Amino acid sequence: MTGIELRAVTRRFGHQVALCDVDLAVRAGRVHALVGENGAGKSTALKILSGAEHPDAGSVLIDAGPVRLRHRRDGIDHGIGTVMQQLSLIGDLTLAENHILAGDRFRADRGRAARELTGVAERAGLRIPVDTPVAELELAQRQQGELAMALARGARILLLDEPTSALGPHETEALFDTIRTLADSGTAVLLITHRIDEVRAVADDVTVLTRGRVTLSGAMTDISDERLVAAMIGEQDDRTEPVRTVAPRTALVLSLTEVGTAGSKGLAGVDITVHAGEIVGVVGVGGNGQRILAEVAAGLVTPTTGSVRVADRPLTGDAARRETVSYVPEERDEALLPDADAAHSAILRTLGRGGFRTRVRTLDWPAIRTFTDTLMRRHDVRPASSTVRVGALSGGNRQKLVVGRELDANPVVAVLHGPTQGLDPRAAVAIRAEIRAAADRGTGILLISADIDEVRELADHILVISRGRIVDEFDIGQYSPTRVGRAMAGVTEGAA
Ligand SMILES: Nc1ncnc2c1ncn2[C@@H]1O[C@H](COP(=O)(O)OP(=O)(O)OP(=O)(O)O)[C@@H](O)[C@H]1O
Repeated sequence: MTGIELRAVTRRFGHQVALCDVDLAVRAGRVHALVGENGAGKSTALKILSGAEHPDAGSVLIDAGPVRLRHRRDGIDHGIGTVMQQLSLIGDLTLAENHILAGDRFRADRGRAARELTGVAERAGLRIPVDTPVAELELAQRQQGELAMALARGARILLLDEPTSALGPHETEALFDTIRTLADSGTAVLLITHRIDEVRAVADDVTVLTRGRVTLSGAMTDISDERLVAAMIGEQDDRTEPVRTVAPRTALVLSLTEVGTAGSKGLAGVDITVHAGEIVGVVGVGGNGQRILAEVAAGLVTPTTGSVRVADRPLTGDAARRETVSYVPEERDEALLPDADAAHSAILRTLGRGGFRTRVRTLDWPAIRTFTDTLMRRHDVRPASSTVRVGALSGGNRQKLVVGRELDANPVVAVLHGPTQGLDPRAAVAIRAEIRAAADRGTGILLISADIDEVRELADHILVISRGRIVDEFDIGQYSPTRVGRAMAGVTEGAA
């Protein structure tokens, strides 16, 4: 077989069996979807294929021959390109500079690297700014940058860990076009996703993992949606959707007035109001200012023009933020301490308010441990143990930890950027219910999300962002897909 395979692979972390006797064959010229709930072992499988992790038993084969991938470098030398959930780019450097660093080149020729990367990206239909520091790019742009870098290094095997989780529908479609074209020209593509519609849209083959074991595998043409759903999400309780009622507008809790930020990718003239108990959704094509908007609304970045007020007080600095504003950043790891145990991350907010101090001003660790275990159980973080290292939790479980911590704090305002990205359908439903419940308790929520269905389900009021400006806004009752699509594409009608 041409392509890459896992054969009878088992991988344990302590007592945790992440993969058990897993076979997975990703063939040249085909797109193979790897699906399963949070913590099922998908990222571990991908890391073993890339050389970043090693199996305890079983083997990796490329073009039917066993290979020993000691680290990612070996994988790259075998033509494997990887785009992980946690990106490996250096934030202070541009994509072109990252490309130079990744490529063993002794002479740093920035112009050449930029041209090479732009050329590869354009041929693949990716649009990436190669000369902007990576820290200023949206997650979607960083992912596309990593993909372009992998292609520039000549990858013939592509491993993509949830590349669509931060993308809107149009961007997803464009990425799938790219993936399809690459597969048609002989690339073997492994794609991790939580969305069945995406599996249907792009995959030729599918493998479902359930708690580390393969529970379904085969060609898409042989597998019905029902079988796929059953294998992916098991038994679901079909709770009916609650009837949506738009919250009456009460006290104003967050207001952005004429907010602008520096730089060509900044915000301009942004006015947003969020009332207590209201959910205001912001949708748009990724890279149109969502990240800076979230940072400004959460008080991390001070705008160059205009003002931000929370509960009618100017939002200044860290102190104000901790007391009243919760923030789930697009990149979850910015809100966690990956190298420490879960307790350290669980108390990040509370500590700032002087919580968990004993009378002699030391930290009350028994109380912290109990608090953390309860928080993790409440939000179904697996394993629910305060001593687990955060970096050892799966991506979805880290996401549950951050969102749970931020919503539990009963903030005046919560700024949530992509709160359900990377979550399996069951976990996403649970988090949406928590967002709704937080609003019902009176928190004003600014929900910035690439998932239009999610915004539609939750938001009372919707704003469309394009090139750093709010180009359209309307109450949920006026929602129409055409209107949103047009506004996202830069065609406005009605309010501006
Ligand atoms: N470095 C590690 N140390 C300890 N445990 C780990 C480590 N990496 C993964 N695990 C555990 O292995 C299991 C599988 O994790 P993995 O990240 O592969 O899941 P996943 O299917 O990718 O989940 P998600 O959809 O949430 O990203 C989880 O229980 C996780 O906690």
